Amino acid sequence: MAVATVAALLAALGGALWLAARRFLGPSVQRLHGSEHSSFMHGKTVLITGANSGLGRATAAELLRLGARVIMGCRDLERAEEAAGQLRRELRQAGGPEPGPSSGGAGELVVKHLDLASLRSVRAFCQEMLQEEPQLDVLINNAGIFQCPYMKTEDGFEMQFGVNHLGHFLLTNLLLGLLKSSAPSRIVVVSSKLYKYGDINFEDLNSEQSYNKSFCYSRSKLANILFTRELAHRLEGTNVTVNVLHPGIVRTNLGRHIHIPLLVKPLFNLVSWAFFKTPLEGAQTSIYLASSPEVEGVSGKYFGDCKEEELLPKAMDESVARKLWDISEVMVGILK
Ligand SMILES: NC(=O)C1=CN([C@@H]2O[C@H](COP(=O)(O)OP(=O)(O)OC[C@H]3O[C@@H](n4cnc5c(N)ncnc54)[C@H](OP(=O)(O)O)[C@@H]3O)[C@@H](O)[C@H]2O)C=CC1
Ligand SMILES: CC1=C(/C=C/C(C)=C/C=C/C(C)=C/C=O)C(C)(C)CCC1
Repeated sequence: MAVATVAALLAALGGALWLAARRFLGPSVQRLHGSEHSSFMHGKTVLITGANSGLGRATAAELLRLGARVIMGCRDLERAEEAAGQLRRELRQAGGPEPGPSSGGAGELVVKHLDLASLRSVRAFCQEMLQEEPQLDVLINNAGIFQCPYMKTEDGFEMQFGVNHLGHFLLTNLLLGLLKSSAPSRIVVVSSKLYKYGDINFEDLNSEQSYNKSFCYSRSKLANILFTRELAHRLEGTNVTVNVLHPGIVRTNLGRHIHIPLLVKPLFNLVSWAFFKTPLEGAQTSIYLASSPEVEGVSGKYFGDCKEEELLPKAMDESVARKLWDISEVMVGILK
């Protein structure tokens, strides 16, 4: 008995040490562009949706470090300004590019209001973008909502489909002219491996007949991929590329709607701390697709860990992609 107890204690201690070593000594993020600071993205304007938290925030921090001018499209201006203040402080402390009249926008961070659960807000945001921004080099469709209770957007769409797919669908379409006139330019779409469990059930896109929060998240992430592939076809010859990625499992605020009993929360926190990617690790593929010369001209592809990956046939079905595009145009009211 005593031997078994000691063995169990040693195993627990070994496990804890292994986890700590993995976190603290393991390969931290290999910065894609080598040096601590670089002017790699100097002169480029990047728009990131949901940039106040998680992957979007980490993507913004890194692209700023590389010299980009970053526009944060966020639904809550208070949270966004707070994140922007922190990002500016971090950049200054790290000796990054100092924005100013002669910096050409390098290291400049701009906050704009964008609620993807409101078509009115998306339209107002795009109108402001078109009035104020002469150029847009990279659009990163990053914002997302995960497994929320049944809710509808302002326009009556199921929330996850409405925010993750339809809001970004309208946003991208309204900004396409600016992206084309700024070419070569890029669109990066953040999806998820969980697309595998979704289907585009055209007969109930608003989930009025039945609602399953996991299925609806997966459906919205499958829609992200089908959208990317259809858009890539439509953008052939324009020098505007569009690619989609999955970031892995990342420790962010995405799980906010998952109910965990208070007593077991510390355990979940420990597990996520040990096994999930950090936001900076998870953001690497977004940063790669937004900035790397390796993917210049590459379009319509699916990436994970900065490498192209294969898709299931359902994510490559061209007729479903076209039908989803047509229906999305009607739903957001841009049918010509
Ligand atoms: N974390 C993970 O393991 C994975 C994440 N992903 C994807 O990564 C992306 C980023 O998520 P992540 O960083 O993890 O999660 P976070 O919850 O940390 O960030 C999501 C961001 O989206 C914003 N957002 C939510 N709803 C809206 C809306 N209606 N209008 C505008 N912005 C909105 C949030 O704003 P606010 O802070 O105001 O709520 C927040 O800024 C998502 O698309 C997600 O599906 C994919 C696979 C795995
Ligand atoms: C970090 C964390 C949580 C988990 C979040 C999860 C599990 C998010 C998973 C997101 C995925 C896999 C999205 C894929 O697209 C808890 C348990 C809520 C609370 C403790 C902190």
